[in-house]
Amino acid sequence: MARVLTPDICVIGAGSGGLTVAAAAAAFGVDVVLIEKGKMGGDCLNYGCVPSKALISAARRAQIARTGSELGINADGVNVDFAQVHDHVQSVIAAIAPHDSVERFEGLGVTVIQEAGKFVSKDEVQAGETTIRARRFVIAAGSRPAIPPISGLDEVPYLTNETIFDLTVCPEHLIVIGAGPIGLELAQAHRRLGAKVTVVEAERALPREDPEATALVIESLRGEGVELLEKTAVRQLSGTDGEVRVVVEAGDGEREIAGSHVLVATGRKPNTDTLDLEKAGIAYEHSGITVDKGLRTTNRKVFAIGDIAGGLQFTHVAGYQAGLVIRSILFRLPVTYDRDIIPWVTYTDPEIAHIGLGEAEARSRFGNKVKVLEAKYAQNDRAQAAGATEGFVKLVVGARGRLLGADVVGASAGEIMNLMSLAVGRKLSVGQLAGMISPYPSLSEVVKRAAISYYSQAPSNPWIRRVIGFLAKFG
Ligand SMILES: Cc1cc2nc3c(=O)[nH]c(=O)nc-3n(C[C@H](O)[C@H](O)[C@H](O)COP(=O)(O)OP(=O)(O)OC[C@H]3O[C@@H](n4cnc5c(N)ncnc54)[C@H](O)[C@@H]3O)c2cc1C
Ligand SMILES: NC(=O)c1ccc[n+]([C@@H]2O[C@H](COP(=O)([O-])OP(=O)(O)OC[C@H]3O[C@@H](n4cnc5c(N)ncnc54)[C@H](O)[C@@H]3O)[C@@H](O)[C@H]2O)c1
Repeated sequence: MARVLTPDICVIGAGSGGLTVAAAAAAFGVDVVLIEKGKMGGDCLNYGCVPSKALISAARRAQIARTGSELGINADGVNVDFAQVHDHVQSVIAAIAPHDSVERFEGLGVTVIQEAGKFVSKDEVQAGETTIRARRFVIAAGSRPAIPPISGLDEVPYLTNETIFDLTVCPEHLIVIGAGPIGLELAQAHRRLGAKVTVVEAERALPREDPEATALVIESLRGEGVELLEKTAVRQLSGTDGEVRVVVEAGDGEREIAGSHVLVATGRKPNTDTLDLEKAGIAYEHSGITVDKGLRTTNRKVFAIGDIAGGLQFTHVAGYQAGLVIRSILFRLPVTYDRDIIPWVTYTDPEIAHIGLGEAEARSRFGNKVKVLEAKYAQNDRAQAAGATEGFVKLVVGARGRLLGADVVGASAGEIMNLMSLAVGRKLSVGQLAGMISPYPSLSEVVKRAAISYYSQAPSNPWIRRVIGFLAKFG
């Protein structure tokens, strides 16, 4: 039955960004309508972070068992039950789903509409038979896999992140197109679970990451038997279910790879095409909706956050942006999205993590005032104890010791990145990191070691030597 709702806020999309806006607004007693056309929880819960990390965890257990002999632990013959791994992945989704459910949100006082929403005017959205006329709108409609125009791809059954977690039998030979975070995380996990894996990358693997850190990840993947082809174009696909052929071309000519499954992991396409954005005067481009630094679209009543807003595509970015938009809408506070304080982690083994400015970007902005401090995992006692000595921390430091960015590659790099996020986000100095009391032995001490190296010039500094000499005179 047709109805008109007039809430304070209307949110389109119940993924990481939309759910955060809706929950926060409801907590302040604000009238919110939340529209979702698919599964509550969006990509992260159903087809992204959650299933991928659950799969990676299972794969990691297999790998630990396989490599235990390095520490004197011999597990005889690792046997992977892929159907049970599938069930584990689905059970993790099921365990988290209630938190994102319609029932929970309705319990918080949010009106949830399970329909596709689209704009019908500058201040009206239609969702099924409901018209929503809100004071403010937040578009958090996410993204989907971008499918490249490769000859034959349409005629071959291929997997994406939306279907790969449904497999109950391990692919015999998985061919992954794209060596970004999705491609490499899933390539390594499937290799560890028993698949033969080939990754084909048009440019270089993990293009956003520090090249030295990426080199360690690539070495590890290749060491485990993943075939990784960089600077290689996919020319043609053919075949049927279970038997696919991929023609690739690199500098040394063409070759054909025969596999059982293909995973397309070549980036994301924002879901801008089903929202009738033109009717609301909302500008967008190929990468997503155009927003200003406060995440407002070209229609001042409408904000856009998360994957559809065209910047970094992470769950914690959608959450951070949701917080900014709530401050702006509810409290009319000026807000500015700051890309330089956003960390990210790719959950390969070793993990690879980054925040802020990389070395090259820092030098181009601040010239020779920039210093790069480095400490290796091999210098860390906990890493030695764990037999996890591959990796390093790089701190990028500006004038007066201000931390500008960091790269971490190695065991638990993602956890170490929390410390770096606090330090960079709060604009701490390298001196404050060096003065931190770090429990011994812990991997995060490697950050402190890198920070302390800032002062390695001090003993040869004549001024410091003079002060020490002067103080020594007092006994
Ligand atoms: C395999 C994979 C692994 C990932 N791993 C990580 C990770 O480890 N860490 C991390 O931070 N990020 C990770 N990401 C990225 C993360 O999932 C996304 O950045 C995040 O989900 C974006 O949140 P969002 O709210 O913008 O969009 P989404 O979570 O995609 O939610 C958008 C929602 O909007 C709905 N929608 C779309 N159009 C409409 C419409 N017209 N009407 C109503 N509803 C609509 C969709 O159905 C969807 O539910 C991963 C992504 C993938 C694919
Ligand atoms: N751990 C995490 O936080 C995590 C994990 C997975 C995904 N994500 C998010 O999801 C986003 C999408 O991930 P993604 O890996 O799909 O995208 P991506 O854009 O990061 O990487 C895609 C890769 O595919 C390559 N490529 C594109 N077209 C190709 C072609 N025709 N042939 C061969 N290679 C091709 C690109 O050069 C690139 O290296 C990421 O950028 C990230 O924001 C995050």
